[in-house]
Amino acid sequence: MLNAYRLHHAFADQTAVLDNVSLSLEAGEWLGLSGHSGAGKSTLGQLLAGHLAPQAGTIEVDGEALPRSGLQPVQWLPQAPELSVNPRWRVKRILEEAWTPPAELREAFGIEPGWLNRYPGALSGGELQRVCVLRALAPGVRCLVADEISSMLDPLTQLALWQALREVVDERRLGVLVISHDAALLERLCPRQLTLSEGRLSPSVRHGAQSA
Ligand SMILES: Nc1ncnc2c1ncn2[C@@H]1O[C@H](COP(=O)(O)OP(=O)(O)OP(=O)(O)O)[C@@H](O)[C@H]1O
Repeated sequence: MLNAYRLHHAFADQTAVLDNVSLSLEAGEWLGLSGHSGAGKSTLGQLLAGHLAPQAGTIEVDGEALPRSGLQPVQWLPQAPELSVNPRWRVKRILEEAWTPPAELREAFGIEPGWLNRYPGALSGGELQRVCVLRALAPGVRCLVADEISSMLDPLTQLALWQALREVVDERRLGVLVISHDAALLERLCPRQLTLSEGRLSPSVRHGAQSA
């Protein structure tokens, strides 16, 4: 479904962060991505979601290039949700930017009605993260890049977020690229895992499980 082919990306005056990187993500697949800090995981996530343009290579979803405008079929969910919202919009407008999530999903993601009239600065990081994750699930979205989305949550809230997300993802057969430094989390969520190192992707070496 999502196919990235021979991506290359280097920031000015630096060696390539991504060097000839190819990746595919199937409908309904949970794919893990790890790699040391600065390896280029977020850069790859932003390329896949159309936030950055690759200097070489192609990205297609269901055989089509990413659209230049309108709803992006690949949604990048960054670790810091406050960077992806307009601080002058109230939470209701942020949540309903691309669609109106039904009440049962708001409940499943633990979004309280009392938050809707607030500005994002009046929510905790974890609360705003849940708003941003649900916002990204608009009809027409095919893949998510979940970039360290649960690292600021307590363990119970983290579990509830992944459970709520899994229900929607499995029902709609979305593809999810989970970027994390948390090996246990990746092991729990992702049957297949990749590691990014020195600009290259390779299957992760996993302990107690067969690498995919
Ligand atoms: N806009 C930019 N301009 C210049 N260099 C950048 C820019 N964005 C990222 N980099 C550099 O590119 C490299 C990869 O960054 P990236 O954020 O993709 O790494 P990461 O693997 O996601 O790291 P982490 O695990 O710490 O989040 C880093 O060395 C970073 O400093």
